[in-house]
Amino acid sequence: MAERKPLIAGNWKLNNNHLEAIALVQKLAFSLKDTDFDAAEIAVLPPFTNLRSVQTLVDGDKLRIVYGAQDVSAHEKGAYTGEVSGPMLAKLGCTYALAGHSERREYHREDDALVNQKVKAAFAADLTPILCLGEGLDVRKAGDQVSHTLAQLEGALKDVTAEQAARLVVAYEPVWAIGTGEVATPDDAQEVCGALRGRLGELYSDEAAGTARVIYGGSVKSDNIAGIIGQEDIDGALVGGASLKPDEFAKLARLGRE
Ligand SMILES: O=C[C@H](O)COP(=O)(O)O
Repeated sequence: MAERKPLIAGNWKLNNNHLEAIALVQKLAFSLKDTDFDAAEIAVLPPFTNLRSVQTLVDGDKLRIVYGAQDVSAHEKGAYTGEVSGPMLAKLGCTYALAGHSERREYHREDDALVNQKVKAAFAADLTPILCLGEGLDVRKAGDQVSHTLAQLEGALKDVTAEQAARLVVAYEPVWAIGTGEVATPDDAQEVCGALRGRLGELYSDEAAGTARVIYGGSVKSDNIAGIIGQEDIDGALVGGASLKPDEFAKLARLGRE
């Protein structure tokens, strides 16, 4: 089995202007001072308007965190008002771009076909997409969470190559767990994350499935991350609310080991 470095990614969502972003990253850098950066990769995903400020801070202070965007356009350039392209994000030093977050799917009607275009646009710009998927409460209650998320995975990976799949991050985020305080049990999270990795193996190769990272998101906090990250097929967390609190996010970055 390949060694996979855990990823702890903080999705700030629609929070913080660029001045607040600078303050938050500075506080986070302080909170992270005793952190083993070899144990986990630590990423922040601020709003687009903050990326240049975060880049300046990360480069200037040689911070050992990486950053990315919460979305990426399916288009590279042209008459697409309001869009931000993969090459623009790459030029700002982004490592990651989310694709298909459930809030984009719900409030902006993004479907698997569009998410697929965004995943490919991210790869084309040498960004690593964090492909978000997960079931709503009705699907969970019906017991269809595995088939639902596998269908989302296949739809989002159409025409994605094995080489690209090996670099992918898949974030399993059950919608009912996002922002609710109702974290999935480690077993429930592992059930879906294991199935996702298994399907990557079927679609591509054991090698690709062994290097792709599958992470969990939904009400992750420092007091529940250890159980989640202890699962065989879970390689980290996509964190929302807790990523806005520097001390708490730093504890998460240490994988709750203190
Ligand atoms: O992208 C992050 C997720 O939506 C999780 O958000 P949360 O940690 O606030 O539940």
